[in-house]
Amino acid sequence: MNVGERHYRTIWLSDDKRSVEIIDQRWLPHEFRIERIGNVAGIATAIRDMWVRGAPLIGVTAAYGVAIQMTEDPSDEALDAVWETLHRTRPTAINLRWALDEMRRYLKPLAPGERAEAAYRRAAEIADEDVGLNRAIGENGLAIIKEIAAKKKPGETVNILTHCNAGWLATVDYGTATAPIYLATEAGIPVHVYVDETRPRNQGAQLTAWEMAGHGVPHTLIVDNAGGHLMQRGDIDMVIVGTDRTTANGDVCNKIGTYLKALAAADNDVPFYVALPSPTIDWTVADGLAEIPIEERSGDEVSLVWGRTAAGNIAQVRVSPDATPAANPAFDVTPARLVTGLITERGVAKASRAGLKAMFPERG
Ligand SMILES: CSC[C@H]1O[C@H](OP(=O)(O)O)[C@H](O)[C@@H]1O
Repeated sequence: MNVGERHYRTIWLSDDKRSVEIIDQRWLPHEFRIERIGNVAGIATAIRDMWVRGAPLIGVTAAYGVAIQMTEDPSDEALDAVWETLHRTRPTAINLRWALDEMRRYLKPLAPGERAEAAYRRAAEIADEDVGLNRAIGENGLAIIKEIAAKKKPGETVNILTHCNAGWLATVDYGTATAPIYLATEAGIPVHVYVDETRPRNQGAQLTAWEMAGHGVPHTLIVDNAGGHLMQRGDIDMVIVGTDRTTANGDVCNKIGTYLKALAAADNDVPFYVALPSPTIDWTVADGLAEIPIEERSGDEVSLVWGRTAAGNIAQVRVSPDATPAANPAFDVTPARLVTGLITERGVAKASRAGLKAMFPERG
């Protein structure tokens, strides 16, 4: 079975051609729920409440949200309004703004009567482009895994640590950080993945572990704080993560906890790679720490945890005292100096302005 056959596309146009269907990821791995969304408010809720999540998928979902809006009202005012409504759902992933900007650029010159059909066409193109970008990232990351495997004894396992979910569930298919892992598995290279649970929303425990199992990739779930210890013991050969926004200087904004993994990797000479498609690069920002807005989510996500009870019901339990306030910054910024390389669809770039400009000479 090739990689694509082991996954699902995470978003697709419904039969009525006026709505989209998505996998509501909040219920995974316990339930596989598909939701149909046919209005902008529903798209906004799905992004804000993380029914769908992951920078590329957020962007594609927003693109379809614009198409749904154009079906309802193709006016300039409606085009601007849907841009505003969806842009404010989540502030950090640059793919959201990139997709909304691209849709408005594409639709503005068209007569209102032409916009709905054009919007669905462009949204589908962006979705298909994402799959192609991620497949290419997979090929470029596979080369790195092969290099690491070649330095080990024949047949010895390559141990990879990943944080959060930058898998096919975070994109339209293949994923970014997981794409090289899937292709390495397909190529018969023995890989094993340490999956950070990734508190507080547990994208690793709920989503990445589910993806790994579904693809037959050997993996071990670990608490977020175990990664440094495993690196000290020499149990990790490489770290590969995704990103929600990478700056023109190579600073990497990603799920909270990524920075700590990068520090531990640097301290233990473990290569730390970031996989990203070029729409995740924010060429307008240089200093990630100073300029990237970090989403602050509800403290309830820290204090309350979803899971499945012994009786098989999905429930939420409180892990802290009722009166204890909780802070919940959803992302952090890893300085470029801690990044070994940026695995893009064009190749592995050095995490620097010069490195990204060399990879994308038309930008930068
Ligand atoms: C390939 S982007 C994946 C990226 O998005 C995740 O954030 P969230 O689950 O809050 O949308 C996380 O930062 C992943 O690395």
